[in-house]
Amino acid sequence: MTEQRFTPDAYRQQLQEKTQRIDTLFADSEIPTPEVYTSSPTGFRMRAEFKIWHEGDESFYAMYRQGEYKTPYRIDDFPQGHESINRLMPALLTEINACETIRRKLFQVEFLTTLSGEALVTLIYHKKLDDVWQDKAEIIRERLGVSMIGRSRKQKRVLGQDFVTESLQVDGREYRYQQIESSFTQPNAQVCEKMLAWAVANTRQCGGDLVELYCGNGNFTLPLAANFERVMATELAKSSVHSARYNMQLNGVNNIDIARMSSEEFSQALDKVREFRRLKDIDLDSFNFTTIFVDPPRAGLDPHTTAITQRYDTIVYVSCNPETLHRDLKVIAATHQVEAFALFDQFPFTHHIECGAILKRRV
Ligand SMILES: C[S@@+](CC[C@H](N)C(=O)[O-])C[C@H]1O[C@@H](n2cnc3c(N)ncnc32)[C@H](O)[C@@H]1O
Repeated sequence: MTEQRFTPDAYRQQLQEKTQRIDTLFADSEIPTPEVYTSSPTGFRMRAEFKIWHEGDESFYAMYRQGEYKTPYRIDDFPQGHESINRLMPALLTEINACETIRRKLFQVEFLTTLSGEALVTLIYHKKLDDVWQDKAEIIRERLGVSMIGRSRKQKRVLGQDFVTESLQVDGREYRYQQIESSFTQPNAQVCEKMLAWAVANTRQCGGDLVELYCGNGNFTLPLAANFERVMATELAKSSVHSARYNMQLNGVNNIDIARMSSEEFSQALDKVREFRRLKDIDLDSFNFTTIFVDPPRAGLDPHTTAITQRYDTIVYVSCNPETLHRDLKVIAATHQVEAFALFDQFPFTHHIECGAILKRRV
């Protein structure tokens, strides 16, 4: 991979191709012209994951091309990665190649970094990690100034912390987020800031209370809470719920209730189909929900959750999969119209793009 590919011209061209694809996909839908939020052409990824390939006495970073899982190709630099990743890559590789205890049976390395300069490195092995490994790893982690995790089957050794704390600027305020290793976080922090600002700007006049599904670590929840009296947020992954609660405290935001539930379970709770002990301290009837915010995984919304969204005056739908967004908007269009549509280039130089839609109930 060379710097050549990541020029501003190449960036503009790949983005143009994506916006054209979105125009074509949504040609049969009533959507306004999308606002397009760009990324930097290099240094945009806060996370990266590489295989470690061993050849004789030398080990190097490698990746597989899609569909070719036998022979990986060597990676010497990673222009997409944040500067911390690019600084750490050669330094860590030198350490790996210099120490057989660290190198042997190492098959994957993951980097998680922040705009604020923190880094967490995860080393994944096909061997049991012992105290000798830990002593060697501790020396390396101190030299590199990072936290480090060693993983193997049923084993996790944490040197330092198993999270980083990211700082994002939204609407003139700084929000700090715990981001746990192996939990979901948005990969492109600068584009994430643009998504957060867009969601905040488009819900400023909503009033009342917000219900949010798929809240992750509270990424959108925290800045959106400033626009509402109260927020009810739900998320399936335990570690993300834990971080979302931690992040509320870290940022002094206290008008949010968070419950660990799937969107399917939360629908049942709203309809009083089932009672949930996880909601025993939360009175759902006391909320005055005007607005729903959803940011589902690639599969999009299940039919019942889609129907739930249609109960509210404003729907904010953020999606990492235009195909499922297109499918779900077809259904929601019966009751709501798209007032704003945005493209966020979270994943430059891949065919992926993040979309956001603001829908208002038809009058
Ligand atoms: C695209 S991420 C968005 C997270 C968050 N909004 C953010 O910006 O970081 C989708 C989230 O949905 C969660 N999730 C996946 N399936 C779910 C389900 N059936 N019900 C609730 N949450 C789910 C995942 O754990 C993940 O945190």
